[in-house]
Amino acid sequence: MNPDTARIHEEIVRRNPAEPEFHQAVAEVLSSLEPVLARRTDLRELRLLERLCEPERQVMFRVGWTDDHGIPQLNRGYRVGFSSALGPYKGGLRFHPSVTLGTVKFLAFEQIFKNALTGLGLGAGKGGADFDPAGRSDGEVMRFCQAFMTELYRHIGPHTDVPAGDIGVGARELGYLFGQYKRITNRFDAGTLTGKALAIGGSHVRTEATGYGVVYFLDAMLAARGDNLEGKTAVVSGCGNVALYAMAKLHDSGATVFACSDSTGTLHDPAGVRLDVLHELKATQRKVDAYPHLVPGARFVPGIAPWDIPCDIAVPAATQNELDEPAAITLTKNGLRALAEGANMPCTPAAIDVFRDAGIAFAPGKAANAGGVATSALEMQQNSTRDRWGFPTVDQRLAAIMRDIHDTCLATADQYGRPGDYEAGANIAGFLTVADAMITLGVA
Ligand SMILES: NC(=O)C1=CN([C@@H]2O[C@H](COP(=O)(O)OP(=O)(O)OC[C@H]3O[C@@H](n4cnc5c(N)ncnc54)[C@H](O)[C@@H]3O)[C@@H](O)[C@H]2O)C=CC1
Ligand SMILES: O=C(O)CCC(=O)C(=O)O
Repeated sequence: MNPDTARIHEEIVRRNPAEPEFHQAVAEVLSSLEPVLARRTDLRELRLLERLCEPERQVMFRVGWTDDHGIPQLNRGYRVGFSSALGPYKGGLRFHPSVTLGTVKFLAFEQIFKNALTGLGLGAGKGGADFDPAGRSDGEVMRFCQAFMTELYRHIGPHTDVPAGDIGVGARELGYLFGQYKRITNRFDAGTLTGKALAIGGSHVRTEATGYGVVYFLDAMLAARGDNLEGKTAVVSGCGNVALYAMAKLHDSGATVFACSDSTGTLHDPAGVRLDVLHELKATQRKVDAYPHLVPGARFVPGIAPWDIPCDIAVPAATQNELDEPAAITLTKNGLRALAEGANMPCTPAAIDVFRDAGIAFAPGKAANAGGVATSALEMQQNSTRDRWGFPTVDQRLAAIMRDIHDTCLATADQYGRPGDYEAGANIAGFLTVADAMITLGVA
């Protein structure tokens, strides 16, 4: 970082203590914006970066609920509205015991640039709670969601803030959340939440969108290098929403996925991971470690990530900072050609440096995983016109949006003297869109 951006970063660290993930996300963006700031002195005069790095609003609230044994439970809920320069706050809710204000802030900050890249008029927000859904009954999850929405409802709405899912929050949780929202407000405002089940105003392809979108982006990135996915070997981390549908689309594109993981370890299937078995395990609430009982030749190794397994393509799709410098060095030595971040900020800054130095095609999450939020915007469009588009229509729009994001990142990186650097391209293109909107709206 140059002295000017380093000063801004120091001030952000001082004002937001004990939020290392937020500091990391801001540092990454600030360093890539230096070529822009050198050209656009007006942005410095308006203190635009400082304004952009300060959330417009942050809500923290108590969530009290009762478990199946009648024991009162207590959690903390969050919703951060980071920027509404382009539209209503938009971004998911994460239910995981690790969630803190700093986690939610880093995710909402990343969402600013991602949502701008979609070109679909979306502001940026994120939320969640330190609730652990693991081992909880359906009734407990429902009561937790109802208690969470009993406070959240007053802060959201189709023109204000539109939450969706993230880790630990899928169509089931969104259904319970929307049910409580509808009960309290007396309004069937379907556009208040996205990622809903089809029966209550969800969109085709939203479930698959993030994972599919990652692979559409990978495809475009490889095509820009005269390459494609056919016959490639791949390794994916995670085994949730993003990972499962990234694996499915990799498979449809002619690649073979040899490994995936969950928070307890890595599954390696030398014959190629079988998605039907993974879906069966998920449906019966069994974990990935049961896979080798169903598929001979596969093995599950507890406690390790999948990055030691040689592959052409890697897709980290579990959580932040899951792929560090030693893992990046191993992947590179083993012949990695391209990596697309399915998760938000899964690679540490040192890992990204390794990929950049080795000339590996690297797609940052805020570009590669934007297909989820883009399809949420398509869900909002369908909700506001009370329409339902078919699966192929939404899928084609998603593919076109991902190609556009790819081309924008590549062209912007080139324009600012960083050819082939998708991270710089994504940060600069997203930033300029939001900065110009902030200036148009007037300093506030
Ligand atoms: N669901 C969506 O539409 C989008 C999700 N993302 C990001 O993708 C990532 C995965 O999200 P989802 O698939 O939706 O969640 P999910 O809850 O469906 O799956 C999460 C997966 O990651 C694993 N995991 C979670 N915490 C972990 C940890 N600390 N260490 C190792 N593994 C861990 C879990 O075992 C699970 O397999 C997150 O970073 C999320 O922010 C990004 C864009 C959109
Ligand atoms: O669909 C959405 O609104 C949010 C998706 C999300 O949370 C993300 O892009 O990280």
